[in-house]
Amino acid sequence: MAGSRLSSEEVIAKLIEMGFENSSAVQAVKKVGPLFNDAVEYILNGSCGDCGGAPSNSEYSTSNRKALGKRTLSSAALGQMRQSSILNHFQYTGTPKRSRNNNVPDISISSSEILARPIDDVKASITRVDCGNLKTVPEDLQVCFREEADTGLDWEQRANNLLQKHFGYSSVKSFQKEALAAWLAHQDCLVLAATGSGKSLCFQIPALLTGKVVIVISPLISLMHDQCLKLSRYGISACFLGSGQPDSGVEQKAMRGMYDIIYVCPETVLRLIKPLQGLAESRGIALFAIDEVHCVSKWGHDFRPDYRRLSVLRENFNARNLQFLKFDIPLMALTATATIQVREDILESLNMSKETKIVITSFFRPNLRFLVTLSPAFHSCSFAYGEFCGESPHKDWEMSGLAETIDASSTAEKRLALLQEPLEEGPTIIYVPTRKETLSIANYLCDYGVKAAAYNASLSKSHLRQVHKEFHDNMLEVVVATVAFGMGIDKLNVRRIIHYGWPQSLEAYYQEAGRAGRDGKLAECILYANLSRIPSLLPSKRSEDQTKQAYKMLSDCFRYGMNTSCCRAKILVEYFGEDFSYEKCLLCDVCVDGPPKVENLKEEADILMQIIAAHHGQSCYLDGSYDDTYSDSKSPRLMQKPNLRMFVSKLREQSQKFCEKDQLWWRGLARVIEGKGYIREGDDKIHVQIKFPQMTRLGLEFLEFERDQPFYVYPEADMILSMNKCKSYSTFADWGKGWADPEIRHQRLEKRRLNREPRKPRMRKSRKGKPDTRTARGRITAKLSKLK
Ligand SMILES: Nc1ncnc2c1ncn2[C@@H]1O[C@H](COP(=O)(O)OP(=O)(O)OP(=O)(O)O)[C@@H](O)[C@H]1O
Ligand SMILES: [Mg+2]
Repeated sequence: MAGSRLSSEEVIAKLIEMGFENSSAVQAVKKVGPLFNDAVEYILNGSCGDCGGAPSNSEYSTSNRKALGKRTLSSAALGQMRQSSILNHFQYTGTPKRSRNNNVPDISISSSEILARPIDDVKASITRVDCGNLKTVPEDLQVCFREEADTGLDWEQRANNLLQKHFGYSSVKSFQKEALAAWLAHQDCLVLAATGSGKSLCFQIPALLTGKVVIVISPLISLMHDQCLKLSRYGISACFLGSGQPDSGVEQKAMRGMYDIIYVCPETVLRLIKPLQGLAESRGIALFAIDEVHCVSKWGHDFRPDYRRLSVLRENFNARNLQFLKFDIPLMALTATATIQVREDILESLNMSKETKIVITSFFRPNLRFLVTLSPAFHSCSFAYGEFCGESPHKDWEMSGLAETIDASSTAEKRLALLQEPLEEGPTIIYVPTRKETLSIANYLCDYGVKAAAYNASLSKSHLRQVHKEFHDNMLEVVVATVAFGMGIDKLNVRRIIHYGWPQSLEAYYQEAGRAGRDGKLAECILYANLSRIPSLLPSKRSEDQTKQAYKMLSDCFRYGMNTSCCRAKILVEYFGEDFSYEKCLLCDVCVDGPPKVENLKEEADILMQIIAAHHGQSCYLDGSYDDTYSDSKSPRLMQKPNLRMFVSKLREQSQKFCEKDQLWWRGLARVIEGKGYIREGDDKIHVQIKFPQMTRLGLEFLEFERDQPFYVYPEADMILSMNKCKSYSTFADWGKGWADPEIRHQRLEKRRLNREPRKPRMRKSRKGKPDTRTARGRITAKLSKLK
């Protein structure tokens, strides 16, 4: 629309089509000439005496709903409309039956007003007529199309027209087409596609095509807010219901069919089953879309028990129960992060039909550059300011050149070319594990003059809306957030995602990383993690099974961080069960910097495994013969579950040669050996890092048959960190580490004996005179006394 040459009459006609009064349209064109956008702005700015604006939610009551131009609005509403400005109509081409308002980034309109913008009675009645027609159309015509002008076009052309009209895109993507075709055939559908691929359109287009309402179940207020904000900009009436909705009247309006798309949290949809059945009868429900559907699964990263109860949708909205329905209302479930196990769980727990269509595309995001790096203490690091302010850590990228957008099928040359592109300017999201950190880091950045804001669920709703809006309006450089600002957020130019601290799973990590580079241009996803510490689970209510699963997911994430030799994108994509068709992404730190030098760690691997085998009384040899080099009559063979730390202390005690390599290094090696299948976790519990190692048969075979074979290994991140002596031990940890070193321990004990050095006062003892095993030092002492 914008930019096309129209005559004065055509502009006036279009304005009238949009619902503006004839006199306003004529006056506007007289004033600004045959310029459609300027004329709209002129009217919306209230420049022509009596011209009306688009409706505002808060001011717009059902009693004064009239055709747009005839509406009388309060001055406050008019003020808001003035703010709506010309951008509202950039993509608008208008239809005679509908009043649409493309709201734009607009600081003065409050979010709730933007979000809750009902359609008017006129449209609702037209819609009802349309839906009435549904009953008279031939059986095989599966939907009733809203736009009469589209008669004669096939559904794909209609969908493309709508896409062009509302969103400015030329055509639906092939996976969107597949999902829409399934919906048209009344089939349930599970859509698995990468973050930012455009899953939302799969359920938004049905609302535009049919005039029926689409109900979207969504897990996060921030996500519902985000989508409504966007839709209002594209002139589509949408609202969200649930605890985040500040206007109590919106729910009633929604149940009367006054919005095309209703976003709702699962708790609320379960409460609204009856009113929704009413809505299905009056205006019609085209589809139930369950967005971020991995939340259904206990095996997913963000399980929500209420999502599981959504099976009631299938039970309550089928043609058997509701006489007025010809077909069951289809379910469309969508996610970018579901492992194969999660997918099966989704289909089963939502009671989706046996004929559910599964639409799947690659999870690969070729323009995202993944990096993992050691996190320094935030407040003492010099990296923070520069990097968070948008300076790339890779200065040589900052050459001029035009960034290009690419998709999952892009060639290696195209992906390599991305490396030559400068990292464009754009906002950053920093994800931190705790709410407290969102505030402290946001404050820290603000002190440096960075426009930063905190986002976490404990902050006031109005603050969150404000942050969200400022983020979309490019008024913030950095949002420091918890997972509350994760899934689904769609802003095209986010250039950098920083995880400051370990994410809880690769699913969560990939979801959050997926906020970056949604415009297809190069973006960075950096994980700053303390590589010397094993991450721990954040507190949450979990069953025993869920705890196991949570540890498993955290462990996978830890291994991803420790990896130094495999393309990061490959690890991520394969985690979701996809065969990564490219060998490398060519962008991640591993691809760019290359793996570290491979080392032959045969000697170290052997001694570790022999000590483990000896402790468990396992023969190192398959014929049952026993080499007791590393067994020790005083060793705690009878002790339950000796842990890795003890094995390492023991081997360092026995050989000076291995002393320079500390626990951190051996921990890394143990993980590598576990990865080869030579040792396994001997505990019932799942640990993030192997803790109570036991030999496997394969390991015993390795010891016996591959004695002369080298054992080439890429040192993992913690091993490299250890060898670089770049440790972040506290003084206490140093002291403790000293105790683990037999030489230091001996010297200390000797010194104490000779000098009668009094015991350190902080060394607590339990009442019975035994070491206090609640403290690390006490536990070490207890272990030592057992070893003696
Ligand atoms: N057919 C299309 N042509 C061009 N752009 C499109 C098309 N469909 C969607 N997009 C754009 O892709 C972007 C991402 O869309 P959307 O938010 O639906 O992604 P998503 O798949 O839901 O991602 P996430 O998993 O992160 O929620 C949006 O800005 C959207 O406008
Ligand atoms: Mg989405």
